[in-house]
Amino acid sequence: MAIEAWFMDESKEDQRLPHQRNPNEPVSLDHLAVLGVLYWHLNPKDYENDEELKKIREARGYNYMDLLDLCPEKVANYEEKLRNFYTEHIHADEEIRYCLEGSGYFDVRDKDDRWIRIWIKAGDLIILPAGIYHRFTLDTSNYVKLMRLFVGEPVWTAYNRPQEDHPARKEYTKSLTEKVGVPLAAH
Ligand SMILES: CSCCC(=O)C(=O)O
Ligand SMILES: [Fe+2]
Repeated sequence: MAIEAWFMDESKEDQRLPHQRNPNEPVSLDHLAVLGVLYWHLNPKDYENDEELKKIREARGYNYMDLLDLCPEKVANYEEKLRNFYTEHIHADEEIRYCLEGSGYFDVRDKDDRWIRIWIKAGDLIILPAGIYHRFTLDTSNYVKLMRLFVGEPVWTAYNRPQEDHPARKEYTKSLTEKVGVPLAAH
């Protein structure tokens, strides 16, 4: 089982709708990997004893972990947080999220600045590289429970676009051009 991802349409309708193009333009895991977005499917029911999760955490140094239950009763300033999550931004570090319950959309920009929508559901673990422009929204199910992982003391600072001079952004665009072999400005 793999996650679904697709290029978004241009409609300004409710962000919680799928926003697929007509006809749909799916995006493969290989395409996401070229952008530096990594994906695993794990067993969300047993996350406390999961050997696979343990291995990923050890291999990548994710010693920090917490849980984020995204519902108005459990999150202070819920509406404001959701607004910030959906404001296009980058981080200086990877963003690692493991969906334990519910579902939601991570949107990432591709190398041509198009939005790719990634639908995560229970069992999906994704890693967004430092410096990739992205945002998050709940879908119409309106609920998600996420595990957040981090190397060392977590830093959640979001730098809203534009951030072309941010070191993490520069590093990321450089890694993309190395993979693609063509300067981004040439597109
Ligand atoms: C709800 S987790 C995803 C939102 C996000 O991009 C962030 O926390 O930085
Ligand atoms: Fe983020």
